[in-house]
Amino acid sequence: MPAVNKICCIGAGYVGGPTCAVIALKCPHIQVTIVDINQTRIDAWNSEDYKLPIYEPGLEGVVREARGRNLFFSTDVDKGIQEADLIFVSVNTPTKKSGVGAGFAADLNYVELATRRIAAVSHSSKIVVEKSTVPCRTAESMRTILEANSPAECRFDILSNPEFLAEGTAINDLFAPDRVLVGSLETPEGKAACDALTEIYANWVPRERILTVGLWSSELSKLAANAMLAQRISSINALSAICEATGACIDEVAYAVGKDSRVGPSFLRASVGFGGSCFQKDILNLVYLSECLHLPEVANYWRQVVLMNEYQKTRFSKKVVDTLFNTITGKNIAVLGFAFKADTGDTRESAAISLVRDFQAENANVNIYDPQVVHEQIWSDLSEACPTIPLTTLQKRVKIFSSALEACKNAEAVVIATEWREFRDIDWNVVYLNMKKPAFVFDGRILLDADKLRNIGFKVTVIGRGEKL
Ligand SMILES: NC(=O)c1ccc[n+]([C@@H]2O[C@H](COP(=O)([O-])OP(=O)(O)OC[C@H]3O[C@@H](n4cnc5c(N)ncnc54)[C@H](O)[C@@H]3O)[C@@H](O)[C@H]2O)c1
Ligand SMILES: O=c1ccn([C@@H]2O[C@H](COP(=O)(O)OP(=O)(O)O[C@H]3O[C@H](CO)[C@@H](O)[C@H](O)[C@H]3O)[C@@H](O)[C@H]2O)c(=O)[nH]1
Repeated sequence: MPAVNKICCIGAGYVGGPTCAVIALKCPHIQVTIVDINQTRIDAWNSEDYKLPIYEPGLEGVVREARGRNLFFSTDVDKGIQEADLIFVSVNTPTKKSGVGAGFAADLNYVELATRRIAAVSHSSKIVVEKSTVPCRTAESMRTILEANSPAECRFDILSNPEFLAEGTAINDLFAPDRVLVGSLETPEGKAACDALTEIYANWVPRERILTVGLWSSELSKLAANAMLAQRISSINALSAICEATGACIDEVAYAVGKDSRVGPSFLRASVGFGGSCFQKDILNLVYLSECLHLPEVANYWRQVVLMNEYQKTRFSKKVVDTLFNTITGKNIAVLGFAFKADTGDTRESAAISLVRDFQAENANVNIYDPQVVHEQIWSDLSEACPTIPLTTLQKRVKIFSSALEACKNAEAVVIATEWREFRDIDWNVVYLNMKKPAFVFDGRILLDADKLRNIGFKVTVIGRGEKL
């Protein structure tokens, strides 16, 4: 297999953009072109003032160094495909909204369209790499489509190379990954393709961290990794409910449990519920796969992780209502944070959306502040979450502010929905002075110094801690 000189990445989203920008940075000898059908997104990647389409610490520096040198963004998908020796398919794979498997199965339409495009326009052989998270054996469907639709002189070798970056830490994760996983067929051609991709990563990733496995194991490992991470959060969140009922403290329990080296301390932070575009989608995908394989007990096991997450979100919003004397109708609730986690502007499946939807069902007024999420995104998320409320009504009941202090003014309660550090550092004395009394704080992220707030006069409820009103 000759060395790879030109890479094309189909999909300039949260994964394709940062991943291939880092490949370009670390491999100046390779030309990397990231293509997308979304003109607005590509324009943003190319913008002169580096107003990139996604917020990710460190990303701008990477793009500044590589763009125009060996990193290019374009909507010319066909040209990108034709020129490349290796193509990453990094398109979205959302949960299906209708048809067979609706609500569970991954919608593979974008993967299929991208694959068909590769087959339709290619004039030479290529390595095609599944970067998107896909159900087990998707590579086989891709190979069938490519072989059935391309000229005889073109050969396609399919690899699976799932991405494990987390939003907010994507650049660090890409610079120093725990592991890079490459799945290939056991054939000589499959192994040669695997070697070619390994050589690219070996430009900056230590070889012992580049794991090579079979295609199907690689595809399944991605779903398994996310399912097991989410399972830890649901486990700790289930325990947080017991803590609240007994007076135990979930951060102490997590600390004690995590000190066992067999368990480890990561991903044991109780919260108002996990969000993000991946965990729920990928577990539902695993549930669907298990059902299709006639493994209902396995499906139910994983489904419970998502159900526990739903329970945690509902339990939290109910706690707000219960604590505010069983009604929040007409009351002002400040929601601090709208992103699904700190250090990202991404709101997909954010717990904040569920909270605001629940508060709307109780006819409360909601004041939202998030340092990164753009206002149009908030309106679009809330319109989708509250389909029975017209946008004009929603905009009377929900206000978006440009600072936490403003959002908290005249509020009866403040809810911490995202763990942005700046919420810890705001002047809580000023917040208290400007709020209605009694002034309530609900910390859904175990972020604030609860004792300090209580000394100021707040009534504080922290997820996973027994009541100390
Ligand atoms: N977001 C994450 O943190 C993350 C991490 C690991 C893996 N993943 C997986 O990576 C994949 C991509 O996720 P994402 O968050 O980057 O999605 P995204 O929605 O941000 O980006 C996908 C992009 O693909 C483009 N696209 C779709 N079809 C296309 C086509 N035929 N031709 C050209 N462009 C096309 C879309 O316009 C979009 O810009 C998903 O399978 C996801 O599960 C995501
Ligand atoms: O102890 C924890 C850790 C995380 N979370 C929440 O879990 C969600 C997901 O967080 P995180 O995993 O850090 O972010 P993602 O960007 O969704 O990354 C996950 O999903 C990606 C997409 O598949 C994978 O590549 C990553 O490895 C995997 O961590 C967020 O709402 C977090 O607030 C908790 O509530 N408690």
